[in-house]
Amino acid sequence: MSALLTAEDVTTALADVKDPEIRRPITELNMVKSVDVAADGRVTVEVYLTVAGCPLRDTITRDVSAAVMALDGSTSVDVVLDVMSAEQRADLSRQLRGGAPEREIPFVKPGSLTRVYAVASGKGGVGKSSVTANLAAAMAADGVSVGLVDADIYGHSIPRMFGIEGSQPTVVEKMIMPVPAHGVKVISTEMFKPDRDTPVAWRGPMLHRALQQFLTDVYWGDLDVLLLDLPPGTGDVAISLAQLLPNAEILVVTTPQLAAAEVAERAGSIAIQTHQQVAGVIENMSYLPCPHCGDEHRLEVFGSGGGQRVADGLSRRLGTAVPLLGEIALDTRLREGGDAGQPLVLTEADAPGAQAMRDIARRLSHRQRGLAGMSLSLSPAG
Ligand SMILES: Nc1ncnc2c1ncn2[C@@H]1O[C@H](COP(=O)(O)OP(=O)(O)OP(=O)(O)O)[C@@H](O)[C@H]1O
Repeated sequence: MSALLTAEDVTTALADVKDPEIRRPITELNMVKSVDVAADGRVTVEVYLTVAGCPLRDTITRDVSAAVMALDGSTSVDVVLDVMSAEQRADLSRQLRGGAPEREIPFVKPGSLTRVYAVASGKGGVGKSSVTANLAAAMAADGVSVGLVDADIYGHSIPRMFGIEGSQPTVVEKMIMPVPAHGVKVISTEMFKPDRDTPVAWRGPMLHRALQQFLTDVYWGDLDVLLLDLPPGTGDVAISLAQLLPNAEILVVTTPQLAAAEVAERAGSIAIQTHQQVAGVIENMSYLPCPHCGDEHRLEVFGSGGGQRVADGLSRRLGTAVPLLGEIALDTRLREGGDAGQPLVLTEADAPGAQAMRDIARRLSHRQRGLAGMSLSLSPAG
């Protein structure tokens, strides 16, 4: 019965529509400008976009329309888009920061419950970015709130692996909204280059600033897990990261090859200098499941034992047990999925490599976060 539908009913329904980037109800973010319900059930909703040319305007229009059309009594819906004023954006930015001052890293604040993992490798090309992307997608599919920083400044491949190449984040009053993809909030250096083909030639201080900006100026919201894809080797980024996020735990990705393992062990042992913890080692490209007999018969294309060797070596050097978290099979579908923006854990969840990554993702997201670098707010007993 159209006569019964009121503007309040519509506003209540709009409380279920979330801004796709900020992931909070549009009503709470003061994005609903007006609601009008005509006697014949025609509904007009005016919505404020945070910025003109918002890349997700179609998604917002669709979600608002769907919420209104699901109501008894609505006969049609017209979504009219407007853009917030500078003052409204400043209010929103203040609201999102929850009153916290600018330039603060939320993940190092005492009481932060976000587990931070920096994914490192010794050599390039061992699949560090592929593994990071799949771990993030697997966590998100499990309902974990996950953010991903592509800090691989020179070889940023995360946007391609998530199908968001060329996407630009929305910026609201100096606050950067991560780009959502497969349920993961993604920020990459690629998004800040003037054009995609320009190589990034940033040196130490620039890199440090970029990383700092990803941590202070991006609106991450409440994250369970933050993953950072580091460049290969032990470089400026790893050192900067340790300064900015001393509580980040390191994940080392290597291949079974012993030569790669030596380099990976060196990359992991940076944790000794930076007083960070190593959460574990992941061996990628471990084996090729035999095309004839399946996963039981493993062809060891790149040798064997590298991952365990790195885990044992780091355990010795650090004096704490560093586990081998899993062995990921070679799978051409992993590469194809990476090129097509579709992580293997989502498209072929039962493939041996996908299963291994889903297990590792579960293990990492359910772990208690490490205490390294965390203020325990304790004072010594008298
Ligand atoms: N388990 C796997 N099976 C098949 N192909 C894989 C596997 N892991 C990674 N690859 C492929 O290997 C190549 C290198 O992977 P990726 O870019 O993830 O490595 P990386 O260590 O992040 O490299 P870099 O840090 O040098 O950019 C990619 O083409 C990727 O699709």
